Amino acid sequence: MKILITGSNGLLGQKLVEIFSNDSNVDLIATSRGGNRLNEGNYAYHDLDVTKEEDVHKIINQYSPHAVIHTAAMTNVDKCEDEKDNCYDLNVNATKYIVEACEKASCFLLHISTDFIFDGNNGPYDENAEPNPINYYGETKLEAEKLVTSSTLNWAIARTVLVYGQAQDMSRSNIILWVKDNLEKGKALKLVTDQLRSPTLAEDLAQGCKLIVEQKAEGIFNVSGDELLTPYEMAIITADFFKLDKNLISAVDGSTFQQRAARPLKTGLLVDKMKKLLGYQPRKLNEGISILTK
Ligand SMILES: NC(=O)C1=CN([C@@H]2O[C@H](COP(=O)(O)OP(=O)(O)OC[C@H]3O[C@@H](n4cnc5c(N)ncnc54)[C@H](OP(=O)(O)O)[C@@H]3O)[C@@H](O)[C@H]2O)C=CC1
Ligand SMILES: Cc1cn([C@H]2C[C@H](O)[C@@H](COP(=O)(O)OP(=O)(O)O[C@H]3O[C@@H](C)C(=O)[C@@H](O)[C@H]3O)O2)c(=O)[nH]c1=O
Repeated sequence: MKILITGSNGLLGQKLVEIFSNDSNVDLIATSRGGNRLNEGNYAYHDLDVTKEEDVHKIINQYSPHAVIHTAAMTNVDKCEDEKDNCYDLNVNATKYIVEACEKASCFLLHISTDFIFDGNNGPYDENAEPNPINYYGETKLEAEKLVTSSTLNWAIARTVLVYGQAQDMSRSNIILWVKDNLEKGKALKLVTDQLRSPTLAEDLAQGCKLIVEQKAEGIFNVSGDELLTPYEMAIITADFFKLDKNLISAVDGSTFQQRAARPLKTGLLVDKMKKLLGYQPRKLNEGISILTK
């Protein structure tokens, strides 16, 4: 099976390259903006800026993959509020180009989406929950989903939550690494207790994507961790695991902790469908953290 990945330099992208380049049944084409930040391996790399419509059509036509996994996005939620045009161009327009190129090449599309399409009033959510985004990042990711679901493609959407993990030359950190690095420097941290998430190990998300693509399973799938935790609880678990000073962590809530973009309070995704249909089995946070150090 020939698979093309967008955003292969990213946290999920790098794990997808790792998992598929070790699979002898897969002919992998990794693409991302700029040079390849991963080590060479059993895959081809192509520089592809997905906001360039012509390049998207050229590359997908050239390789005509059986499946495309579209991970590239503007993932800095706060930056999306301040750079709406860039955010729309990358999260919506680029998805349109990917959808249209995949329709021409008749390839299966797995599009990666987020819990931030929900308002967080009554999470955790299953695949049938009503979206209602409360920040611009979430709005663009919902619009991108609609481009996929209204296409003529055989498509799947994998929604995920608060992805954590260690990757090479990362363009952004994630909550577990951020807590670990700051506690190791002796820095005091304030973590909220009024948000609920189902944190997702990047390797588990990649495995879930593999299960969907291998079976060309169609529809919306929640692919996240299956533990509901607050960011405060995640920080405590991280401190305990690495034997760092928990006294540096203080519990706060939305009344004293503000971010540029509004965050949905109670999200988290229910993963029963992935478990039942595709045998998906995510790791608990403690187990997930233990592989970061390898
Ligand atoms: N991280 C999370 O907590 C969550 C992520 N998601 C979704 O998962 C997907 C992957 O997220 P994640 O791996 O964490 O994100 P990252 O930000 O780690 O990776 C995104 C990748 O896309 C690349 N990229 C940016 N602009 C372009 C472009 N114009 N053309 C091609 N590539 C580009 C980035 O390149 P560069 O490295 O050079 O910036 C980066 O490597 C996204 O669709 C995101 O919305 C959903 C829920 C949670
Ligand atoms: C930085 C910081 C975060 N937090 C909490 C609030 C926040 O919701 C949570 C996660 O931190 P961040 O703001 O870095 O992560 P955030 O930008 O909310 O992560 C989001 O990324 C996008 C791509 C997604 O799709 C979402 O699923 C989600 O993972 O941790 C604190 O409590 N204290 C802090 O100092």
